[in-house]
Amino acid sequence: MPGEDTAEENALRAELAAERSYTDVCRAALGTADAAAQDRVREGAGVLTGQHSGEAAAEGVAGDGASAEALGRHLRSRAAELQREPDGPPFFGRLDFLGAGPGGEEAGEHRGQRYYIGRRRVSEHPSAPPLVLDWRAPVSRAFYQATAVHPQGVGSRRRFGWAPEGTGTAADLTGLEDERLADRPRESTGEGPSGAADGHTLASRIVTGEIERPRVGPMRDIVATIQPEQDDLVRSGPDSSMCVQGAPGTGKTAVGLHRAAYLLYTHPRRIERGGMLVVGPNAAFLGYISAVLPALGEGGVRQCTVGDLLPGLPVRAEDPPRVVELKHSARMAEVLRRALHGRVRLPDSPLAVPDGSYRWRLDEAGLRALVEETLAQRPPYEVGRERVRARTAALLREQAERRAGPPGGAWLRRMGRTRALTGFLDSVWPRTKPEEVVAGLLGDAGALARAAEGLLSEEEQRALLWQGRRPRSPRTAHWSEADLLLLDEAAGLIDHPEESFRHVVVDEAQDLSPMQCRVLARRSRFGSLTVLGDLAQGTTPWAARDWPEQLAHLGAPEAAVTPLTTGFRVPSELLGPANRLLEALEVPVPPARSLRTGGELRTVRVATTAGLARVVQERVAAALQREGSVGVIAAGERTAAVRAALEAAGTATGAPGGEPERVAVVEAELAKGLEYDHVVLVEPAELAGSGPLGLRHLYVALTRAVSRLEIVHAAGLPEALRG
Ligand SMILES: Nc1ncnc2c1ncn2[C@@H]1O[C@H](COP(=O)(O)OP(=O)(O)OP(=O)(O)O)[C@@H](O)[C@H]1O
Repeated sequence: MPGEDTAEENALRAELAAERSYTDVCRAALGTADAAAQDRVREGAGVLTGQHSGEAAAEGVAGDGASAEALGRHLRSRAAELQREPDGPPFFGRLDFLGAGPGGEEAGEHRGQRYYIGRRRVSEHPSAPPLVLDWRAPVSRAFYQATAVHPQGVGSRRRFGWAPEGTGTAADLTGLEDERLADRPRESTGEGPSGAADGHTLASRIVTGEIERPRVGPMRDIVATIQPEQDDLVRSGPDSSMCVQGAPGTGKTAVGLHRAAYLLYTHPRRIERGGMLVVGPNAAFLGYISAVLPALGEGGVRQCTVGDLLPGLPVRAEDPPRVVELKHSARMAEVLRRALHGRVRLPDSPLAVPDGSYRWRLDEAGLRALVEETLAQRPPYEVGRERVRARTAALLREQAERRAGPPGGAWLRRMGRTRALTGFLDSVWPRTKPEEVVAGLLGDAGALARAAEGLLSEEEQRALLWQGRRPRSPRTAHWSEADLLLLDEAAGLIDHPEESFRHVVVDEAQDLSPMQCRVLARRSRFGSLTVLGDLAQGTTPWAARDWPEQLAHLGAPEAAVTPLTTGFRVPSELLGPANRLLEALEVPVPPARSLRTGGELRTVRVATTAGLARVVQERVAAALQREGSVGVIAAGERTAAVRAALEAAGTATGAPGGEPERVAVVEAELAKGLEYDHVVLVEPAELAGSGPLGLRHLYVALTRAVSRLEIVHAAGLPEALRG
């Protein structure tokens, strides 16, 4: 009854009412801004088609057709983005800086100010003071970092609770929570917000609620609840590369994506969207994360696998596993380099270059020295060729100078292009293509032996050589998937790739082979990397054993490695088996710990293997009675039977990664990076027994559950899961 409300409740109600009004103001401003953007597009389009300003505009006010077209494209894509941007709460936090008085001096220019913080800036018009600040603006940092010990001039921090399925209208604002940072006794409150003793327990209901919110569909952004150690990583500068070694569920992927959004906002000129690349392990994973950047207002960032960057030749051959491994090894890069540079022939005769009626002569020794010196510099092959051309022309110039004084630049250019000089180049430093280099190696035992001496054993060389499928010409070769890596490497040795990114975020980086790392290193030569991974989750035959070596392959040997150990996914009750298994994996990473409790772990014994699918189906049916997503994880060969049993019982199932179905059946190999509220892990012995990497797959599978993990088995349980 209203009459019985306490003063505190009344005050809260009044605050909520005020914040709802502010929500209305922000939404109105957002509506105006969007309408204005649409208008600009219409006007821009009108200008471009000549509708608005007559003849002159037919040419385009932007000067020429090409830039007018670019302007039009820009305007259209901006408007499309605004339209795409999902409705959502206009803000999630508020900072009240201290005024005059104790602590106020720390607030600096923000003294006495109040700021709302949201996913994007909101203002009535571009030059009006913002109603809401972008979470990436410098002052927003205090929202994530201020603590009672270091309040940074913040008097109080407010967090807002919004209806999860709402669209961010005033009615969707359901709660708020204040933390007073200034008037707490500083000695007694420890580091973390809300008086957490070690920064790893959360007293904020809103933060806890957000972290524990059931997961359905694709990954969400975490802007409202980024933790201080994550924020440090998100906001580190664009110039240096960094590596995050994080236990499962510690937010590596989230950090990487938010960092991408942060860099695009903070350094828009340096890192345009086209200059940002996000690399993930497979299509399912990319589907799962694809909505995060657009939700943060950053559409149009390329998100792909390493394979997507490779030459687009059809794959028509398959290599045995040993050969695949060999082709992924770093040694192949050196073999290819030698093969390529092995094409260079030292000059064995003098060169005569006709110049009108005169002939210049260059002696063999001078030419030889020049080619040898260039080779020793190990330049990209094409660069080397041009260097030899320029230096040969320079020798001609020296002669001309002695004879008739300094010749002009035009003469020098002409001499550099004479048929005689180009013919000389073609004989000592012939042009070549990646296909020619790789085919010349895999199709010729002698050439391979020369390039591989001391690097590959005879037996390895035999394994690499094409047997029976030797093509007539490189163009008709049947390439395997791993050959595409060799082709890309060869292309990179010939010339720097055209495609180049200013920043590359690499997720699950522990799984990349040296040759895959080099694909990324070549494309980020002038940029920096955010490398995310977990050595314990390495499940490829070439998975990294330590970070320094992997970072060297990625071209970022100087990157600092920062660990994240606080998990936001797996509750502590479910971490036991995973951490026991971790010990058996023998990787140099600390065990995960969790910020969350309340997990449920259950083991279900089935009498016979034949009965597994039916029990799984029952467990899934039970899981569906509760909120959230369900992931059934099994060895690849078992998934078909499980899926069939579920479908037979009328349960629709999806493939992993952001599909609309609530139940996904996931092969263990594809489970990496994904998460489900309820995981049914089927016959773990089959995962554990699937080769030397089996235990790693099991580790990944065990760490996918947000709330509940059920282990269904007929065979004996692997050691770590017993007891
Ligand atoms: N600060 C946070 N606030 C709320 N949720 C968070 C936060 N950090 C991470 N999460 C959530 O925790 C879950 C795990 O995060 P994420 O997938 O980024 O971890 P990861 O380290 O990449 O895991 P894995 O190693 O298994 O791939 C996600 O649902 C993510 O949204």
